[in-house]
Amino acid sequence: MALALGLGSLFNHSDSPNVSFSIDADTDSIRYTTSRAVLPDEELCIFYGDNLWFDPVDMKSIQYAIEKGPEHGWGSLSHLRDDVRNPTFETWQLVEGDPDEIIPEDKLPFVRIKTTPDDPEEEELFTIQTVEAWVVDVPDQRQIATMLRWLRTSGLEDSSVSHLKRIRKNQSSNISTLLLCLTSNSADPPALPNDMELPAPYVVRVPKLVALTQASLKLKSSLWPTNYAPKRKGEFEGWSRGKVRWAWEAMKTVLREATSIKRNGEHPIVAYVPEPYDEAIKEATQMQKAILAHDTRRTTSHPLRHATLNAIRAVADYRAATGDEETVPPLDNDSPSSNLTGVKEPEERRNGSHYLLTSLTVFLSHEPCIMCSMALLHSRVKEIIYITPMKKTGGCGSIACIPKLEGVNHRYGISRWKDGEGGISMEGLEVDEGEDA
Ligand SMILES: C[S@@+](CC[C@H](N)C(=O)[O-])C[C@H]1O[C@@H](n2cnc3c(N)ncnc32)[C@H](O)[C@@H]1O
Repeated sequence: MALALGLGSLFNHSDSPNVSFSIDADTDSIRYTTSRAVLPDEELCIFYGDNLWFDPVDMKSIQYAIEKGPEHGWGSLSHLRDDVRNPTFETWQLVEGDPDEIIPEDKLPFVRIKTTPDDPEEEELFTIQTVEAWVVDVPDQRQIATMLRWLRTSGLEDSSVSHLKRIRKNQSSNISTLLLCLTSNSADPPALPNDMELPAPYVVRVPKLVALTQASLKLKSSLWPTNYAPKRKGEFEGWSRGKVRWAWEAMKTVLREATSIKRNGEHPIVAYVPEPYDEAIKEATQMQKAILAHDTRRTTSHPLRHATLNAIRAVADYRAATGDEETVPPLDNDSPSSNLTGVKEPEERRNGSHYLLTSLTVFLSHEPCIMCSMALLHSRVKEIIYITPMKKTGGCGSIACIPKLEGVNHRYGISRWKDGEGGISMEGLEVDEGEDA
């Protein structure tokens, strides 16, 4: 163990230090450097590490995730790697000013990744996706109402054709054609009511998806009359300046923690769940503590101790400890976090998994791997923001995009921090290319 003597022993600890230090092996000394502008009368503090032996006076209420690495910091300066720089942050123009002002999308410090499945708008008739459907010609207009009534009780109606109109009118012959069902729902021609004199059903190709633009509506309706559902404008929720500042502070915590654990030889991979920015969400989620977790695979020799899983586990522990057994409904039904099926989930309500991260934002040093991306989905996270994309292993946009998969019953927002914005950069966060976070 090494102890700092002399002036070095005068520094108190802060979790947002203004002095960083490194060991100079040549002169056998510790070099202290201010890491940002210091105001007159401002106390100079260093970061001791996260295994403190006293109750710090300026520490925010951050709860550290369960398993910590070996002790590091003040009491064990001998562990410190002197090649790891403490991150420094200048002031940032973007976060100065009216906290309620909404920041234009292109000025935000992160890029949002769309998680609704791609639904390419076909411009050419031959690229329209089609499926086969059973239809029947109804020669007499008076039979239509009866047939529509019959359809309702026939068991043929289901949501697979809800993007299509039921009837196609043939202008020249005055014969209407009624859509019965997709051939995927009934391989054989559906049986029609006995008392109606109708020809045999036959198969036509109909559009597989709703029309998202006028151009597509025209093309699709030439096959079969299709419904029109223009894309919602302003798909993404607006971010205020105050919220951007909150995100910046969260990312600074992520980087400081990454630096701190890297000194111990751990992967610099961090997951952080700060207290929510909005008071209403704070109250609804009952998160009165921030949760900070990091990767502990090396120190625990446990391959599943990824930062995200550690954070989720810490949230579960926190909820269990605070006796929070109430379910938390999603606050924003229009956000990507909403349950897409709109159906209550009794099973999840019982095991509580759906509300672990409901309405919460998770800040990550790295794009999570597929396992962690799935765990985030299962925990109903509202959104994640990460700094470093993981080209070979990332499950949120790189090798896969888990919340974008067809059939998942929850989607969460994904944003990638623009490298360097507000001093938050990938520098120092490097891990092996094939490593999963
Ligand atoms: C090396 S001394 C730091 C200087 C010491 N405060 C002094 O005046 O000499 C380390 C001790 O300072 C106290 N200390 C340092 N940072 C603190 C903080 N943020 N909150 C409360 N106590 C702190 C703890 O008692 C710790 O054991």
